[in-house]
Amino acid sequence: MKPEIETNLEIDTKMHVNKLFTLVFLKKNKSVLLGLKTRGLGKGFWNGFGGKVEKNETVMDCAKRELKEECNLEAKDLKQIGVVRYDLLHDNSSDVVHIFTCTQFEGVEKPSEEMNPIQWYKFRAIPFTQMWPDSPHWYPYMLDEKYFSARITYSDENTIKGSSIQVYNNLSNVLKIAE
Ligand SMILES: Nc1nc2c([nH]c(=O)n2[C@H]2C[C@H](O)[C@@H](COP(=O)(O)OP(=O)(O)OP(=O)(O)O)O2)c(=O)[nH]1
Repeated sequence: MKPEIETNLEIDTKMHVNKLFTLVFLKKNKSVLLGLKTRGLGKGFWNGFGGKVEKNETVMDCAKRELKEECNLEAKDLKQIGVVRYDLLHDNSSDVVHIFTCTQFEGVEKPSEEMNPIQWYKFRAIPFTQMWPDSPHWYPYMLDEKYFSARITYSDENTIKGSSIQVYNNLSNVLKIAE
């Protein structure tokens, strides 16, 4: 199964994948835990928890580590659900973000230097106006636990030039976009 959900990508760039990132979404009672980023990339936006994959670290290890660092929780059932590839025309580079969901976790949630405050948001009340502009394109699949890949082209830091999203019935096809 490979239905194309949304395509509006004007250019098919073959840009070098620059950096690998992770992003984790904890779920409870039809709500998702988000944090307000206090610094760096995405400062002032609500987001899941994650960061750069370090040398000699798997994306899964990175997802666990960043979750613990940023909200003090330990993931028990991380599920890799999607990949978002960002083609950044203004930077002539691509970032790839591996998306995880998690429903079992341990510890006491706590804000961190990088994510403060943190807050549970109902699925129907996600604060999209205070998030990366591409979030509404793919959050519905992540919230619905659908395997997906998304390719988003930005022409500058705030402007989406095109997007393409596909859903799958397993993970292996999802990962091809990250190659
Ligand atoms: N690179 C990139 N990351 C994005 C985008 N949208 C988005 O949600 N993210 C996520 C992925 C990561 O979880 C996070 C960026 O990672 P980061 O810069 O905070 O990485 P880090 O924690 O390792 O950084 P540091 O501040 O500790 O040095 O934002 C995007 O357009 N580009």
